[in-house]
Amino acid sequence: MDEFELIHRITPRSLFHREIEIGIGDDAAVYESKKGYQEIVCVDTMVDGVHFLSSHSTPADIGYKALAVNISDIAAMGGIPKFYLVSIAVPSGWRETDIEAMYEEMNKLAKLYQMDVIGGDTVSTHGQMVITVTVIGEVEKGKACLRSHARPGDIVFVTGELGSSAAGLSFLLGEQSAEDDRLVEHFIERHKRPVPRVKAGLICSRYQSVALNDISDGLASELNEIAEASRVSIDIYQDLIPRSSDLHKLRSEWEEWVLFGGEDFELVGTISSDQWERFDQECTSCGVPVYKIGRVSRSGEANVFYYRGQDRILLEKKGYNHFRQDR
Ligand SMILES: Nc1ncnc2c1ncn2[C@@H]1O[C@H](COP(=O)(O)OP(=O)(O)OP(=O)(O)O)[C@@H](O)[C@H]1O
Ligand SMILES: Cc1ncc(C[n+]2csc(CCOP(=O)(O)O)c2C)c(N)n1
Ligand SMILES: [Mg+2]
Ligand SMILES: [Mg+2]
Ligand SMILES: [Mg+2]
Repeated sequence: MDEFELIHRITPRSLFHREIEIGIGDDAAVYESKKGYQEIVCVDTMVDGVHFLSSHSTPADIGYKALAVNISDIAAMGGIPKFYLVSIAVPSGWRETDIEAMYEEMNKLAKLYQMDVIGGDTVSTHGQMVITVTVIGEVEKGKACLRSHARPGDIVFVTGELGSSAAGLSFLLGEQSAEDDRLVEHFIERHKRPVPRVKAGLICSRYQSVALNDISDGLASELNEIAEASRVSIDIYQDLIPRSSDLHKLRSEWEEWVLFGGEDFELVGTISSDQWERFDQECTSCGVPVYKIGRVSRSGEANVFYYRGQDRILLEKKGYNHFRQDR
């Protein structure tokens, strides 16, 4: 594999965004930013053995997810993704065709959002595959959906079903088995191919003071982040949280997946109750599934309470934590 030849191959022949003065091909990318908008930048890394298993995921799967999770962070700000940069550390066992397959899949996903790759980095490693993607997006000035926007009385909502990604992972890790192949496929697909909620995020940005977070570490963790940033307490209700109707058939502790599993890459947020109905209707008419799961109760302490029937349980900020595996 030749580094420079590889870069040449992954360089796009055409671009969606004309404001790019230079993308791949110089020391850094240069582009014009748009008046009246703010830039949004995020980066997330994925490591073989930690975020994926190269024995169970194809290079295409890995590329897809590395880009999708970053697009999800832009969506969680209410932004539109525009550009991305990809840094890869490639182990000796990887072939050039693997890298190409990875880029091809990222390209396909990027095309859906008219995003351009504008740079990156390529190195070899004696360790595991590492892929780091940076995504740059934009949001109308002052419209970003910050975690600090939750206010007492707001409605708490999520988009789409929770817990399915964690269920899929448990199949991949061999912790779980099921007779029905279609069921297994569904959950594994949810784990390997999360669909970032860009449209939902954009709708949120058009309403006043929506708080948003994307679900990477788990609902409990993300809600605690909103509670902390807004200094409010939040109540959510078990029977309102959307999940696959098959989830409970897989494991009696399915609730663990829903609350702490993570990697659903759905959005969780808060919106004032007077805007809720209009928001709910707009989401529905745009094909975005949105569910009310609770309320912001009061300001002061940052607690998240989970109501299961008559029980009220304090939801701790536990979930996926790279340095503390307490699950
Ligand atoms: N090594 C680092 N150096 C500087 N800032 C960091 C570093 N790691 C994280 N951050 C910043 O800390 C904040 C929280 O990061 P985190 O990775 O938890 O984001 P997230 O989107 O909530 O989670 P996830 O990584 O699970 O998607 C972000 O503002 C991020 O940019
Ligand atoms: C092989 C394997 N083992 C465990 C997991 C679960 N996992 C890894 S990172 C993460 C949180 C988000 O990551 P980050 O906080 O780094 O963005 C989760 C839930 C996985 N995907 N693959
Ligand atoms: Mg992160
Ligand atoms: Mg995030
Ligand atoms: Mg993230």
